[in-house]
Parts: sequence; C-alpha cells; structure tokens
Amino acid sequence: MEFESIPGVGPKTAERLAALDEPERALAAGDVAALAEAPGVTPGRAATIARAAIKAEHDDAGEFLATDRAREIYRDALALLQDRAVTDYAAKRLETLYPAASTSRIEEVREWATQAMEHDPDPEVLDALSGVEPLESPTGIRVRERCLATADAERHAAAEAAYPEISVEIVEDARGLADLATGYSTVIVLDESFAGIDIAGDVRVEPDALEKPAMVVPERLLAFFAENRDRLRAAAAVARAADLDTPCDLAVLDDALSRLDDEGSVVPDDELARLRQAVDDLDAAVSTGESVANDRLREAIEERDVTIEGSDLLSLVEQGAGVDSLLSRELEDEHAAAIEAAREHLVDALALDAGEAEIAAQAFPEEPTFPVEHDEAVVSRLREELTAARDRRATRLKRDLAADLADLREDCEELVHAALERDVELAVARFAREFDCTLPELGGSGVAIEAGRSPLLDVSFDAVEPIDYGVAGPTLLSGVNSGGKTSTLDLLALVTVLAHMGLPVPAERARVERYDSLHYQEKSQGTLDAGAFESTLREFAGLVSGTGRRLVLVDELESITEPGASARIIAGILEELAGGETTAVFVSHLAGEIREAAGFDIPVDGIEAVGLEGGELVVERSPKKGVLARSTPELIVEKLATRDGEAAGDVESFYERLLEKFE
Ligand SMILES: Nc1ncnc2c1ncn2[C@@H]1O[C@H](COP(=O)(O)OP(=O)(O)OP(=O)(O)O)[C@@H](O)[C@H]1O
Repeated sequence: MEFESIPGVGPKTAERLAALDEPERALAAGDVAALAEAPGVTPGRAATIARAAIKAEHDDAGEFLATDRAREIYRDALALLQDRAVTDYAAKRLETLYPAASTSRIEEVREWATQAMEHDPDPEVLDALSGVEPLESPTGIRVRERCLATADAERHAAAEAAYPEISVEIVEDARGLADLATGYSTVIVLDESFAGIDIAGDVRVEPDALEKPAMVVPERLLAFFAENRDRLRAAAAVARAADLDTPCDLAVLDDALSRLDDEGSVVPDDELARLRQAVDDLDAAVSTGESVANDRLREAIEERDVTIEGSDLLSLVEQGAGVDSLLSRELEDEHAAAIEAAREHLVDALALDAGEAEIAAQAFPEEPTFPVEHDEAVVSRLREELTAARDRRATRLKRDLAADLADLREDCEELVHAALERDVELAVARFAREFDCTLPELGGSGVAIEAGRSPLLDVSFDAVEPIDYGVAGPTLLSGVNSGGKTSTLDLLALVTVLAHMGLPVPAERARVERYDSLHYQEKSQGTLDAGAFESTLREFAGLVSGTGRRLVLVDELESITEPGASARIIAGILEELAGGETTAVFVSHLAGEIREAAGFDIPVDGIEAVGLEGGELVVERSPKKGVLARSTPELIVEKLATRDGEAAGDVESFYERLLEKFE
C-alpha cells in the first residue's frame, strides 16, 4: 500500500508506518494502538490516520459535516461514546467512527455495531478493563554475560540488528573463541564451521541462533512479560468474565506469569531455591559443623577418665606424639562420631543431594584432631559445585520459561487486542442502553423520528420528553419561546450524524435519508454587521448552488438582520432549496411572514403550548405538522382576553382588540 496516498500522510509518516509489523492490517482494522507504535505517531494522530485510511478505502472523499455546528454535534456524539469507554485505547479507537457519505462504510460499522450492542456491560468486565493497555516492548535491556560470535561480516550485521541486547563479536579462529570464552560465561557461535572445536567454558555452536531469540536472549521475553504482566492479567480477567473468543490458553498464561517476578527474573523453583540457599549458607554451616563436632568431642573428653600406662605414656612422649595420637588411641570412636555429626549437620543444614553430600563428607578430615577443623580446599570445591549447579538451574529455568512465553507471545497480543476491542464495543453497547437507542433505518426521503430523546439537552436524560417528528423537503419550524425548537434541530442533527456513523440513535424508531452532508447553522448571537451579514449570505449562496443530498438545519436566521428583510431572505433561500434533494428545516419566529413572502406554499410545523401552568408554559414538545404555532405573547393575550367569570370591562376589550391583531 502507498501510505502517502492517505490524505494527510507525508513521506516521513509513511516511512514510520512502513516500519510497523503489519501496517496494512492496522490501517484497515483502525487499530489505533498498533499505528501508535510507529515512532512519533501519537494515539490521536493514529486515530486521524486510521480515519483517513478508512475514508480512502471507501472512496469517501466528501466532508459530511459541512458547518461548525454540525462538527460540534459530531464531537458531542463522540464524547458521549468516549465517556463510556474504559481504556484510552477505546476512546481513541472510537475516533475512527465518523459520519460517512459512503454506504459501504456505514454498512460496515452497522454490522459491527449490531453485534456490539448485544454485549452485556458486566461490571466485572468493565472493572477488569481498567487494567488493560496495549502491550509495550521494554527497551534498554543489556545482557553482559553472554555474547554472539561469528567470522562472517554479514552475519555479524544481521546478528547486531536482531539482538541489540548483547554483544556480537567477530572471531577468526579457535583461539579467538577461547579468548571470548574467558570474558563471557556463554558464547553462542553462529558459524557451523566451529562445530566440534573443544574449548573450555560454555561455548555453543548454534547456526540457527538468529531465529531463536528465546534461547539467545531469554531476558527479552522475560522483560516483556514482566513489564506487561498486569495488563496481561487484566486482559485475561476480561477474557474470562466476558467469555472472549481468544486463542490464548489462559491457564498456561497464568502459570507462566506466576513463574516471573516484577523485575523479569524467574521465580525460583524448590531446587533453585535450595541451591541458592546452600551457596549462601555454606560458610555458616561449615563453621556450625565444626562447633557441633568440637562440642561433642569436648563433652566426650570431659566425661572420660583416660588411664594410660606409664610405659605407654613414655613411648608416646619419646615418639614426640601429641595429644592427637592419644585421641586416636583412646577416643577413636568418639572422634569418628563427632566428625560424622559435623558431616550430617552440613548435609542437613544445606539440604545437599547425594553427589554434593559425598564432597561434603570430605570437608571434615578423618584424622583425629582437636579441635576439629574443616578442609578449606574441599569446602571451596563444594562451593564451586553448588554455584555451578545454581547457575545452571537458573539458566535452565530462564530458558524454559522464555520458551513457554515465546509460544504465548502472539496469542497475548491477540488477547489484549480482543479485550481492548471489547471495550470499544461495550462503549457502544452502553451508549445504546443508557440512551434507549435503536439502529435506524437508512433510506427514503427526509428524517422521521419516533420517541426520540436527545442526550444533549441540559436536563437529565430521565427528564427528556420524547419527540416524534418527521420532515422532508424545505420546512419552517415555528414554536413558542423555549418550546424546544433548537433542541429539535439538535435531535435531528444528532440522529442523522449517528445514523451516518453506522451507530444506534436515541429513539424508539428512526428512519434517516442517506445524505451526503449535514449543514447545521446555529442561531447567531444578535444582528450581524454589514460584513458578517454579507459573508453569511455568501455561505447560503454556496449552499443553494451546491449539489448532493443534504440535510440543512438553520436556527433563527432572522436574527442576523431586521425582521422584514430576514423574512424575505429566508423565503428566497427556501424557494431555491425547494424541489431539489434537500431536506431543510428552518426554525423561525417569522414563519407567517416568510410564508407570505415565499412564492410557494412552504410547509410549516409548530411546537405548541397547550396551556399555562403557574406562569409556565406547558409545551407539547413534538412539532405538529402543518401548524403555525402561536407565539408566547399571543398565548398570554389570549389568556387575558378569555378570562372566565369576569365582566368584560374596558381593559378586557383592549385584550380582545389586541388578540384580533394576531389573527
Ligand atoms: N424534549 C424535551 N424534554 C425536556 N426538556 C426539553 C425538551 N426540549 C427542550 N427542553 C427544555 O426547554 C429548554 C429550551 O429549549 P430550546 O432552547 O430548544 O427552545 P427554543 O424553542 O429553541 O427556544 P427559543 O425560543 O429561545 O429559541 C431546554 O433548555 C430544555 O431545558
């Protein structure tokens, strides 16, 4: 794919995208997390790129949202969805949903949304989702005790690229290799030609080492899993609670993660723990062994009356023999028992196995001495033996765990991806549930909403009164002050935007024409000066001369200038829009005047007050078709003119005459 063909992607970003593992898949799937892995691409930028790629794929060049207010409605809709996403990923991913002018894109999202709405936003799932994030690859790992070696320059370069964590050395011959073996505890040789060379130390010839990262740098996998452990556990919890379909064997993952500590080290098994302990405790155990032997021997000596014939004593003295000979002659058994006790102590205290115990046995020499002393050379040998066994065990555990984790690596990516995608779906499911949404029908002419309730109102959603409204072609919407005219336009816009995003809309039923664009002009704040008025007229000139199926919503355009001129201008715009493919709803207090000024019979709908209660208007929020709603002042005059039970005086007849003016 030519990444630069995506609008907004320059050569630099294209290069960064190309460096990703599977950029095409990530773009097609709107995988914001994967795209954001490209250096210098923030999640927000990734969402923009993904959206542009989707648009390009669906040949969706047009801009559906044609005005600021239309864009604002989209942003509000998006915010309502994003508020229901748990993860940052889902919030960004939701930004790839946009109101499309392309049927294929709308259909694609509708299919996805239909399934998404079926998911249950189980609190357990939502709770687990809070710990899920895209997986991260730790950087800066450095392994110093191991190196790779090769005689081939090309292989050297490949190895350096594949294993930035360890040194890659050039070796010419066996001597060079032997030198390396003295500097590193393990040397992994990449060249087959070195096979069979006998060199002291841990030197292995592994020609396929470039394909075996788990063997060469198990630390990489261990660090990856240690770094992502909490996310993986959270994703596994989501998978369990939501019964996600994932290839990852969660029990195997649990087990593998439990074998890893926070620093990326392997949690020792019993054997490694024993060996570590034995190395650490060796000196102390040897000296305690000595004490045990000496205590026993001292006790034995103290308890013993040694009788010795004078001639024997003489001969011992003449031979220059010390007390040791006496010990050996008189206390042989006791000495042997004391040595045995020392050995036993050493074996027990360090939990030595049979092989190690054999060495340990020699740590206390059989020759009778007092006090008993250990043989340092033997203890050193035992230390070396235990240390080597400990390191071998640790390396084996590391490799075994890395091998198990390597098998899980890809499945884990899928697991986390599935959990994050579920969050995106749940945001839509929650939106649909909380605002009583339904998937709208797309097609026909105009917009028809049954029991629509806008979540954008300034009252709590429970207090929003449902609205029925259907409109096609150019229409004037009249209504009492604060009757809900603007809110009706907002609802029409919101339903239309959501429908074109492929998402459910907050209504019991809705049908929306497939529009190419939405033009929503909000009420201007007061009369415009000449310049601003001119530019507004230019905008409308562009609108009437434009093509395509459009929904045009305009709120109180009359406020841009004086009422008489406004009515003529609005009538003129509506005339131009009539007869085409445009659905236009113009909210106006001048509906009567506009109708008079127009050269055709403009339909007028009205939001009516059904009465006054305690000084407050009681409003029927659903616009009535073909009704020019009376204004609030008219209602009040009428109320004053028709007060029951009061004799008509001068004042009342004034009200009656005023009322006649409204007819
Ligand atoms: N469907 C509804 N359910 C409950 N409250 C509503 C509804 N529609 C409107 N309202 C309330 O009425 C208020 C006024 O609504 P809105 O601004 O849409 O009226 P308007 O007819 O455009 O007013 P104006 O005549 O000032 O332009 C809203 O702020 C909201 O509190």
